[in-house]
Parts: sequence; structure tokens; C-alpha cells
Amino acid sequence: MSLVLSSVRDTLYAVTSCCFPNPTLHINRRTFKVIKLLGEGGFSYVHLVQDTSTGRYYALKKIRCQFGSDSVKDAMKEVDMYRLFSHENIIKVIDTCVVQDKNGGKIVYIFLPYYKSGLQDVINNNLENNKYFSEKEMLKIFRGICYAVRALHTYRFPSVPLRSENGITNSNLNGIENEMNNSISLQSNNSQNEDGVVPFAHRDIKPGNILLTDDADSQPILMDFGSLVRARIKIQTRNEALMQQDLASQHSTMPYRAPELFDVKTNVELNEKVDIWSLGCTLYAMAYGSSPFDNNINEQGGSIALAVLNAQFRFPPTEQDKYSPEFKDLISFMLKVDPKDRPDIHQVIAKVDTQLEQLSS
Ligand SMILES: Nc1ncnc2c1ncn2[C@@H]1O[C@H](COP(=O)(O)OP(=O)(O)OP(=O)(O)O)[C@@H](O)[C@H]1O
Repeated sequence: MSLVLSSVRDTLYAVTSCCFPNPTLHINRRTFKVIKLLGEGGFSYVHLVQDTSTGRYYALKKIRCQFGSDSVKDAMKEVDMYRLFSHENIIKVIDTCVVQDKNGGKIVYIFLPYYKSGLQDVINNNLENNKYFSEKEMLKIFRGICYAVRALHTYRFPSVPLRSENGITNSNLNGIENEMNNSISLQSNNSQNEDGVVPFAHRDIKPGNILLTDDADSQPILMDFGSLVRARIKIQTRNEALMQQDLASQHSTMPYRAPELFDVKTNVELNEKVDIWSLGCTLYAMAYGSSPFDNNINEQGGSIALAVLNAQFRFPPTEQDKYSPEFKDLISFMLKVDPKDRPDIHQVIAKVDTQLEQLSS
């Protein structure tokens, strides 16, 4: 009940924050002014906050965790996942903090760098104003996303235990971190390559999870690691298959979700190719405004799942299309129903490089 009240309070704040003076938050002995709500997810709110002593802005993700549930573990898993990767196209956690909530639950705060705009905002703006990306612009941004994905797909475990970037020591956090590190290594059975690479899959790549830097040569930043998992998972029983299907329905956005996650089969291995499918949908959305599977319910009378399972998508008629056949080939290259026929991230990057070279010559 008190969790419901807290959520109501957060929602009320979200609706009325424009009318009242900025509230303040005291976290890790620092004071932050809450400027505005940036976005909200299932159990989280993201606010723009300003550190009152330095004047710096941050995006503060607040995850409310109910007493006795696994949600603190899940929230800290997300933090752990951010900290595994250090890459210019992957968002970095600045600080975290776990505080006790009045109702016996916990609140996990995650401080992230603030980015003014995201890829979905640019797509929406293009649609509203009848504008579009040039092929070169689009491929440059897309290559940055691929670099982030390559870092996930070619991850190598460090030989030293994980530490936060700024060396935060919070007893709650450390306990949970240890637990998570254990669970990461326990899940690692059989999924390490001979060369020591342990691929991770993001499993929710979409324009809404890509932020953009503010400079002239705008770089994409991959975020929202709540869905990230060890990529290679052997499915041996029907139960395991259903569990993965369930996980995908909670964390992987339907129009961007790979076919093998809609209908998880037994005696197969899920792998990082799920992200290649989502990359194909993301590139299509950059060009044409939405995932190729976004409008399938109305247009073809079938469900999104059916369209995805049959890779049933279309490009605009040639005379109306602004983009080259090579560009469309790149999208089709990624949208192969069988993961074995889908390229890996290195092959995608190689094809993007070739196209960018051709566009520059
Ligand atoms: N660093 C940031 N800078 C600017 N805006 C951000 C930042 N992080 C998150 N947001 C905004 O908050 C929204 C929700 O963030 P996020 O996707 O991390 O939350 P979530 O609870 O995991 O959401 P979802 O239900 O989509 O998985 C984003 O779509 C974005 O609009």
C-alpha cells in the first residue's frame, strides 16, 4: 500500500513539478535540486537534477524497490552492468546510492551524465517536420551504435574484481555487488569462447535507448542496461525456454525484439545475434520513422510476432524512397529470421565502413 502511495507521490510530482519551487534531494552528503522529469519506465523515474555546490547537471534514475522483492538485486544488476563496460559510446555511471524507504523497501539512485536529446527525439522531430537524415549522417551515427554493441559482444572479464569508477564505498552496495558478481560468474558456464571473450547481449536496442552527445559531430550513447544478459544461453528444457520468453517480454521492446525471443525453442543456444536484429530495426526506424514491425497489426491484419517470425516487412516504393539499394541491403542483411544467417557485429561494421567509404569518394 505504501509503495502505491509513494508511486502516486512520484506521479503527482511528475505532473505538478512545473508549478512548485524545485524540491531538493540529499544524497551521499551532496544536495541536488530537482529540475524536471526526463522520463519514466516500469519502476523508475529519471529526473534532471543539479548539484547545488558545483552547478553540474545529472540525470538521476530513481528505482523504487519493494520490501522482500528481488528488485534491489535487479537494480544493482543494472549498475553492475554499466560498470562492466568503459566505452565512449556506452553510458557511464557517475555515482549510485541505496537508501532505506519509509515503507521498509529501498530506493536505488543512479547518477548518469545528462544528455539533452536522444535518437527517438530526432526521429520524432524528423517525422513532425518532414525532415530526414542523409544516408551518410545516419550511417555515422549507426556505426557509433555498432561500436557500443561490439564492446558488449566481445567483452573479456577483467582479472581484478569490479570497482566503481569513483571508488564509492557503500556497504549496501558492496554486498549486493558481490552477490551480482557471483551471479554473473555462475551464469558464465559454457559461454566463454576459447579466446576468453564472454559476449553480453543488450536485448533492448532501440532508438529510445540511444542518447546523443550535444556536439556538432553528435555521437550515440547506448543506455538502459536493465535488459543486459550473458548472451550465450543454452536452452535445454521447456521451462528454460519459457523463462527466457518471459524475460524477453518484460525487457525487450516488441517491435525491436528478435524472432528467436518470441518463440524460444529447446535444444538451441540464444546468443548475441538478438542485438543484430534490433540494430536492423533501429536503422530502419532512423530512415523511415518507426521499426519495420511497428505497424503490422493494422496493416497486415496479423500480430507483430507473426510479422517478426516471418521477417515480413517492406521498404517504401523505389520512386518514393530517399535511400540507396545498398543501404536497404544493409537493413535486410541484419533482418534474417535464422540467427545463423544473420551477420555478426564485425560483419555489420565492415559493411557500414564500405558504404561510408563509397559515400565519401
Ligand atoms: N542520461 C540521461 N540523459 C537524459 N535523459 C535520460 C537519461 N537517462 C534516461 N533518460 C530519459 O529517461 C527515460 C527512461 O530511462 P530508462 O530507459 O533508463 O528507464 P527504464 O525504467 O529502464 O525505462 P524502460 O521501461 O524504457 O526500460 C529515457 O527514455 C530518457 O528519455
